[in-house]
Amino acid sequence: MESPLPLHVCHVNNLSVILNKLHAFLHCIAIALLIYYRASYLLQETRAISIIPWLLVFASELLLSFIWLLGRAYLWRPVSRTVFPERLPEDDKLPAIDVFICTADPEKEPTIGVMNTVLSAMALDYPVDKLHVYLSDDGGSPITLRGMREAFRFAKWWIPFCRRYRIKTICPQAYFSEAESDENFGDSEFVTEKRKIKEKYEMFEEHVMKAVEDGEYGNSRNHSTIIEIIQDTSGENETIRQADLVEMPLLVYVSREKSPEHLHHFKGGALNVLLRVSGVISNSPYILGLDCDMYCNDPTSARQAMCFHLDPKTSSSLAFVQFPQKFHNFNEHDIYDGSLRSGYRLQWPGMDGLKGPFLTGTGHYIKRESLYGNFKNKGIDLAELKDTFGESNLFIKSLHQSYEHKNVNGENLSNVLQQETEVLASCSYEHQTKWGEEVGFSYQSVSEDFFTGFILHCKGWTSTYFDPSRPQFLGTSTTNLNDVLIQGIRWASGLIDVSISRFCPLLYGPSRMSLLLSMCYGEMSLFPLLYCLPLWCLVTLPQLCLLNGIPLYPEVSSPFFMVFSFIFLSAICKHLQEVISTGGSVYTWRNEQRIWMIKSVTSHFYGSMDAIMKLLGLRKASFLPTNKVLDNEQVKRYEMGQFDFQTSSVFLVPMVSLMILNVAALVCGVIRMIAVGNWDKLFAQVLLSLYILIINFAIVEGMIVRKDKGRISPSAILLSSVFFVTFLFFGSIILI
Ligand SMILES: O=c1ccn([C@@H]2O[C@H](COP(=O)(O)OP(=O)(O)O[C@H]3O[C@H](CO)[C@@H](O)[C@H](O)[C@H]3O)[C@@H](O)[C@H]2O)c(=O)[nH]1
Ligand SMILES: [Mn+2]
Repeated sequence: MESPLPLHVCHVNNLSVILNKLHAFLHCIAIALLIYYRASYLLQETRAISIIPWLLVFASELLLSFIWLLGRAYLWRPVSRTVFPERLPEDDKLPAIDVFICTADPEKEPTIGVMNTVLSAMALDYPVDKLHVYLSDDGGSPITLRGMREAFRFAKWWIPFCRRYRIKTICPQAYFSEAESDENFGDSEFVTEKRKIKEKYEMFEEHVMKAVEDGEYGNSRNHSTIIEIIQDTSGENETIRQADLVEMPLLVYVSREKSPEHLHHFKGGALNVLLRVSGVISNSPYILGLDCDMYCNDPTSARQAMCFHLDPKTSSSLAFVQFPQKFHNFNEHDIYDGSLRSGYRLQWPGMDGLKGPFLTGTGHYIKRESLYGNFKNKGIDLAELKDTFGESNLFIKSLHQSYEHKNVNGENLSNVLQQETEVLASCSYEHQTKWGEEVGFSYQSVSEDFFTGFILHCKGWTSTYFDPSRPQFLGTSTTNLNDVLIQGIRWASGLIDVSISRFCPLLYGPSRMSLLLSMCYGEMSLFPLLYCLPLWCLVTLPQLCLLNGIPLYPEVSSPFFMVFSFIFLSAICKHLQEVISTGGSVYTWRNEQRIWMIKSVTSHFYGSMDAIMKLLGLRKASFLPTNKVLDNEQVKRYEMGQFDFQTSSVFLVPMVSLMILNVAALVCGVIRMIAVGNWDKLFAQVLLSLYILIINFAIVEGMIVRKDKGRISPSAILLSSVFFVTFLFFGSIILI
């Protein structure tokens, strides 16, 4: 029998594979020479200079080389993919999908935005009876519940409109703010209907605003469970056409019980409640995970994902299909690297060529079964199942995919089901079960997505990355320094949580997955720490030594100077080549270098410390949701590509003190070179300071030139100067 046409194909980019390997080979040789130079110096019997800064710089070089080496795994076999959704089986043979959307705070996550995400998910191009949308509200806010009811009412207009006219931008807010580009635009019936839907949308927006004004935010730390299947109780049945009285996807509001005495495990906890509650209601075999600000920007993602999930060759081991996280609100300057370019253009495609990319908390279609651990291998002993999954018989029944929800009568949950879902969403349900450990999303790390994906790969599951040209999902990116750095702390802390636990990917991974894949996981989990330590050394010690006239690098006439220069230039050029080949410019490259340095000395440093303190029991885990409300003045500065330094001194002082130190070192170094004449010994250090200053010129500008609100405040500069002097004084005594 002829085999059916494939649902997807995979392309390997051979040219870039060859280039990457060649570059890695040359760079490795240079690193080996560097190590030889440093080691042979250490073995010399007479050394002219203080050994401590020298050793620290050498250690930094080793750490940087190590993390660089781990990162080569991403470049081993990058791939891209094409799908053929038209070859999918008929609609009635498609599997059902549950959409999970999480929200936590109606103040930071505006309700109208969350509801737009809900509406966009409801409008996905998928059979309505196979689409179920769940919203988890960790804020426990009546405003959100009211917003859901309003959204449902508007969806009755929106969904038929999107389906009839094959609207691509299925998020109403985005659709109505787009320039007119509809293919149907010439059609006068369409124009009338669009106008009408727009009016309805404006009314919906007004109602939501009113709900926000009148309503209470609710108490996110202490409230009982509310689970409601949303339906239109207004009795309003007016539609444009009779034929539009269509079926609607199921829409469910879930606010799990919270109490201050219980741990809630943030987003991971919310997702596990959704897994259980949806398990007894719709129990779809696939789940689309979305953050509340990440709307569906195109109706086709579900079918695209099914091209992988339904492929008989790969389906049995495939846990999730990951789409990139893209954002609607960063501009061409992208000064904070909000687009996460290197992640979604290099790392994810790179891992896709191995056994699949990391799990990102949003924009993935995941197989429900993969989150239930290996219960199938454990047999069907009820007591054992209850130890793992908790007491609910109904939920245990739902583990078997044949389970169907017979308990939803019409649009209401039956009493039995209502009670059961409340038990499943209660604070105490997970006590003495394996939720958060062996089953569901993991609680080990605040980057629950990264760790859950890692464990799935350890268990032999695979994943796929798909990055179609039209973004399938669009979120709100952080567009001011303060939000960027706070988010950076959480990510760093979550990643370091993993690397300093017994699950450290470099130790736990290799026996469970390929070495290359463990290297990727190792790189990702360690990079905040392995960059922040060497960066802190390299932006302080060579400068301190320069101020004291002590050389740390080979003199210009030495052949080893070439080795150092080669490594420096090779790293920079490789980065530049990657940026250009993924559509960026020299500015993108500069911005990425700059934000990498800034984050390394601030958020990645604090995040790493936070993780270490959590491990020692000195701090509790926390998850500060990022702010999705945009401040007009800040947006303006962002649009102009200007840094916004309105942030805490905790972030400003390290950045500013380092700038002062580097300016001082540069000036003093140049004077010393001219006056003393030993220029070739200190040349490398002078160049290093110069490079740091050029890349971070925006900080110097913020200190001296700018007068607007986004500049660096004089008090932060004063505090930094005190820091600088203290460092210089004690540093010179201790280290030199
Ligand atoms: O206690 C909480 C905290 C957060 N969230 C939700 O989690 C999502 C992500 O939070 P956000 O503040 O937007 O964090 P980001 O840093 O933007 O999120 C990235 O990083 C997270 C891990 O730190 C992942 O879970 C996300 O998917 C990924 O987009 C949002 O929808 C929140 O509403 C909850 O449901 N409960
Ligand atoms: Mn977010």
